[in-house]
This record gives sequence, C-alpha cells and structure tokens, in this order.
Amino acid sequence: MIDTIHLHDLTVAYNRHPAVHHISGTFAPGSLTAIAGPNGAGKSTLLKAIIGEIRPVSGRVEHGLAPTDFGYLPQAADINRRFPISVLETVLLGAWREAGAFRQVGRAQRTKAFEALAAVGLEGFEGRSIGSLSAGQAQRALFARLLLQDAKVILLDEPFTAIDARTTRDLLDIVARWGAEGRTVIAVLHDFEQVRSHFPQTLLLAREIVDWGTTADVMRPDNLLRARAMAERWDEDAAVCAPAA
Ligand SMILES: Nc1ncnc2c1ncn2[C@@H]1O[C@H](COP(=O)(O)OP(=O)(O)OP(=O)(O)O)[C@@H](O)[C@H]1O
Repeated sequence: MIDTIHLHDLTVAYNRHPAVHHISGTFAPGSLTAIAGPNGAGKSTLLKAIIGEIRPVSGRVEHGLAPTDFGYLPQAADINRRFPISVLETVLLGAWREAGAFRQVGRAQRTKAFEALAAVGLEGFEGRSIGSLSAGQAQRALFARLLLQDAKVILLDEPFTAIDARTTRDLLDIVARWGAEGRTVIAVLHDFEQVRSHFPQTLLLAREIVDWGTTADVMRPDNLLRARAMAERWDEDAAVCAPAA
C-alpha cells in the first residue's frame, strides 16, 4: 500500500558517526506508534530520516507518499517562535498544501483555521502573536496547524514535554482522533504511561532496534533494562559499519 512506510536496513549518521543503524520495519497505515528510548538513542534522527530531512548513509525509507502527506512537529527546542506572526497566521501555514506557496488563503481555509483553534481550546487567541503564548498554548496552536494540514502521516517529537496534564490530555484526544480517521501517527515520547495507554505500537530504540511491535510486548522490564544497558555502552565516535561483502 502506498501509505505504508517501510524502513530497510536504515543507517543515519552525523559526520560518519551513526546516530541510528540497521533499522528495518514497517509503519502500517493508520497505526499509532510511540518511539521510546534513552536520551541520545536516535529517536529525533529517525523521525528526520523518515520525513527526508536527513539522507541515510545506507538503507532506505520506502513509501508511496508525497512530501505534503507528512505533518511534522519538531521538538519545542527546534521551533523558532520569534517570528512576528499571529496565532491565526501560524495555523494557516498548515493550509499551504491547499493554498499553494503564493496563493491567497481563502475564506474556507480561514474558517477551518478558526475551527482548528476552537478544537484545541484556543478560541479568541487568533490575533495574538505566536511568541506571546505560553509553551502549552503554543503547542495547542501547532496541533491546530497540523489539524489544518490534513496530513496522512503525522510525526510528533516529544509533543508533551513541559505541557500540563490537561493540555496533554486534550492533545492526546486529538492523536486518538487521528488514529480513528486512519492517519498514521509516529510520536517520540519519554512518558511510559502515555506510551502504554495511547499508542498500541512501540518502537524501542537504542541506536538500533531493541524491540518493535505491540506496546505491551515491547515495554517489558527486560527490554527497558536492555535499552539502558545499550545506551551505557555507546561509543559516540564509532564509525559507520562497512557494507556487507
Ligand atoms: N545535528 C547533529 N550533528 C551531530 N550529531 C548529532 C546531531 N543531531 C543529533 N546528533 C547526535 O546523534 C545522536 C542521536 O541524537 P537524537 O537527537 O536523534 O537522539 P534522541 O533519541 O532524540 O535524544 P533525546 O531523547 O535526548 O531527545 C546523539 O549522539 C546526538 O548527539
């Protein structure tokens, strides 16, 4: 199926030092998958490789999707909120696929943007500058942008870090709705409770796959211990493996 994302023996490196290596597996259309693992396990790097922001040094990501089919929410630390644009304009950026890069945003898209802001509890914030929002409000606005984008595959990198329990609950409801609509969601998460209760599939990563499958099977204590032990053994200066003869 064109919406299925296959990873084939994927290795991604920075300056020839692998951040993740030999990753193979499949994200089925409509699946909700958490990517869990210790700091530095390569989780963000893997998301960037899936959306094509980083080219793998070997292996490949295979799917029949267009770049516009992907919605991506980077880690908060990677998002520049100093742009002098309003909350409404931020959300409308999600409509560029429909509007085109230079075309005017139409009334229908503005209506959808207002609806998306209402869906994330930000009615009345339209005219505020994005930089004036709290971290939680800004995250709600970025989810509204994803709602407008209408992507088939949504990648979220630590979307609930520093977000209060109520906002997290509201945004997790949106993730569940995406799943019910048949969208594929891949989310990097550190909170095991969120993983267990909201993501049926888990990829546990420690530079390589520790385990990938049903969350209840993957998030077993022995796997979590193994991931930690692998993290302790990392060699940051390791070279990329030589290709198989
Ligand atoms: N731009 C970069 N240049 C060089 N090395 C990088 C770069 N980005 C990440 N790395 C390295 O790649 C490895 C994996 O980093 P990555 O951010 O993917 O891990 P992560 O699992 O998302 O970590 P965390 O849970 O701390 O966010 C780390 O050793 C990191 O230092």
